[in-house]
Amino acid sequence: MKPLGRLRLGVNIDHVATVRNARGTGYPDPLRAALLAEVAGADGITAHLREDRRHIRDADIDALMAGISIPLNFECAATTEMQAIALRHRPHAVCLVPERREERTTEGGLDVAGDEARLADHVAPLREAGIRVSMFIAHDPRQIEACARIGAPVVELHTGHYCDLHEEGRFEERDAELEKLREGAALAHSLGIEVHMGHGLTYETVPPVAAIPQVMELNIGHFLIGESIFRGLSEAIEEMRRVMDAARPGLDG
Ligand SMILES: CC(=O)[C@@H](O)[C@H](O)COP(=O)(O)O
Ligand SMILES: NCC(=O)COP(=O)(O)O
Repeated sequence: MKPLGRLRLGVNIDHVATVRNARGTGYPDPLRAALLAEVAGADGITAHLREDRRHIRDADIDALMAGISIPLNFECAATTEMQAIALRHRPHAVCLVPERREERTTEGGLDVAGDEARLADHVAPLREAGIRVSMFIAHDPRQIEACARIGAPVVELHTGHYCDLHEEGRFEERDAELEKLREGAALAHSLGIEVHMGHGLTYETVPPVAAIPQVMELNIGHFLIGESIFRGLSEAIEEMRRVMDAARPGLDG
């Protein structure tokens, strides 16, 4: 199968806010990073307003909505508070993610199959407001099928475990995990769902994921913000764009 189209890059600027908040200063500014990302070739900006506001804060979402001209993918938990914020701002997309207060980062995907009725009710007003709703899930077929049943137009498959296995040098297990991601992408696409992927991706782990033909968008943050310490944010993003394009043959441009 040929790739379905040009792969979009969503740049997640959460960890600019992590650095800012570590010192309680007003800098570095996530909006400034987003504007730079836009010029460097990002197709969208992703920001995760965690319930504990450990990085992105409400004022950052206000500033991003007012300041950027590429789509904002607003990541949040499926709570009443976050739904109200999303409905007030009406970003291009909302990506619903699981959250546990004590986790270091997003562990696992949203349990759509186990919370189907509530999530269907949660998603409906967002969709009615014209927001593209995405569910951040594991590649589990049960979860993908549940997303189809509740009418989610997009899933973002969690690549964190695949990336961890790569970093730990457990290559056979990594390749098995990659195969599950491939199968998940094919299943979601066959059910009419647009497929995104993200979490923990790096220059090394992106190529096989970018080569999955059904994948339309990657959301990448932590690695790019880290890499920007060494080569600057613009160059870090431009290099990611090159890596993605090189792994996506068969397109005219
Ligand atoms: C859902 C997800 O993967 C992102 O929100 C991203 O990883 C943000 O970083 P933290 O998980 O550190 O909040
Ligand atoms: N949804 C995943 C995301 O936005 C980026 O995750 P990471 O690259 O910061 O781990």
